[in-house]
Amino acid sequence: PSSPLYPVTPSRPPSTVSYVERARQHRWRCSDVTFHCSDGALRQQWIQTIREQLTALTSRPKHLLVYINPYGGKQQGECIYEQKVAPLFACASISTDVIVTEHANHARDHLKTEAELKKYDGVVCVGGDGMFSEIVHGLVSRTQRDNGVDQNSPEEKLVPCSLRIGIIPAGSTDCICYATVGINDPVTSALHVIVGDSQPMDVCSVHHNNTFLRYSISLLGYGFYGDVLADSERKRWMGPARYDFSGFKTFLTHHHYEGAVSFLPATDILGTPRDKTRCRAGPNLCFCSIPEYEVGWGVVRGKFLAINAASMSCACPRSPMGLSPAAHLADGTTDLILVRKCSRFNFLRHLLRHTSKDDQFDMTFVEVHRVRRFRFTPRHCQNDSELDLRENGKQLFSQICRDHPACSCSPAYSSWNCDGEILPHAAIEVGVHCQLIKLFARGIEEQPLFEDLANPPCAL
Ligand SMILES: Nc1ncnc2c1ncn2[C@@H]1O[C@H](COP(=O)(O)OP(=O)(O)OP(=O)(O)O)[C@@H](O)[C@H]1O
Repeated sequence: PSSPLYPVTPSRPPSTVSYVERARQHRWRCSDVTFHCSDGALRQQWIQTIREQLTALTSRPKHLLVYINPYGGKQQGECIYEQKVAPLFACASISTDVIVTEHANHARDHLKTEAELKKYDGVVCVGGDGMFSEIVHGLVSRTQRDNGVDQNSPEEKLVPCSLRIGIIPAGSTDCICYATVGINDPVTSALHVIVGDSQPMDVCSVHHNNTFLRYSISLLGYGFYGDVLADSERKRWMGPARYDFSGFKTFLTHHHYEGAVSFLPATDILGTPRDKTRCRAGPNLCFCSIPEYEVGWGVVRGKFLAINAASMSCACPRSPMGLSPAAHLADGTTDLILVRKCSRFNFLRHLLRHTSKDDQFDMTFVEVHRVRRFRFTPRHCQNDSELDLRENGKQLFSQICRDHPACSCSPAYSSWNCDGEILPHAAIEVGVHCQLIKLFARGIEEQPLFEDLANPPCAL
């Protein structure tokens, strides 16, 4: 307020209360309100009461373990944390132990083995989706080990992680942050940590022949998205432009892959991928249901341009609706999107729909299923011979085809793109683990008509 509540007495310093204020496009900001009070005892009483009220909020973290990737995105991780986040944590009386990573998988391995997790109320990563994936792998693996759960068994029920994860976006794409907060803004994310938000999230486990490969949180893609990633990895020297280049090249090569996809459908109670509703903050369809009855496995065989499993919408600034607009963050399912072999023109129509509001599944060559588990077996991979083929170098021919857009012969295998990492096997088994992790987030909030009335401010 421009005028003080009480006359200012020079011997009585003003008191400032910081609070969260909503700004446009899901952004949160920290604002201050200053009180002046001539009565010292009354002032002290106010301060004490506010402190007590805040301490009583048990959902708010008090001690955090922070990992910073100094090389993520534009290499601004340390600077973003020091300038934008650390002052807010200090203001909210949150103490931190900060580790600046020295190499890839540093955070994952530290969490898996050394980190004294009992000391903390949460883990925060400053970086992009790759860094978040490291934290998830470290935390999930540690939790299973501590509870004696064997990660190599695809049927094993995994134990949920008790610590929440905060993401301070400092990467190149920040898809997970965008999907769980609505924007990739470090201050907004820091404020979600401070107020102690909690957003559960599903995690997919990926196995090959009873061997654990990786966890996936957002997208598993074979065919188009696998080929784009594999090609872009070979062109790291091009910088971020490599994704556009490899995307265009992969589109021109137009390779299809033969195989069988078998899947365990989720029951209708969970909605369908073609619903008009979106996963949003507050009460919605995003809950873990226990299937009332087992539905049988379905099988689809054929030639596919792309096989995608989206465990969240995968919305990002480039694709505001995402790969599966109605996917939920925490309902124990993934949306399996099968794009059958079609003309280049039709595939382009399908890809362009990711950037518009039109139904991207309303095409004869696209089918989509909401599933709890699925398996993929490439046609030429009977009894695991695919690995041997690779190792024997017999894929040289495939590689030559892959690198030449004009070649009309498709290689036998693509690669799985698992949240931006290439998997070493084409034949995989995937299971969704409902609400295995929790984030310091609350999902994307609907923008209310009368913001102030709908969302009262919240003190730091
Ligand atoms: N100190 C480090 N040196 C090299 N690589 C690191 C280091 N710390 C983490 N990494 C690795 O860097 C990779 C990329 O990091 P990160 O996800 O933070 O940024 P990005 O790739 O630019 O963003 P995005 O994943 O959102 O596209 C991660 O897979 C992580 O394992």
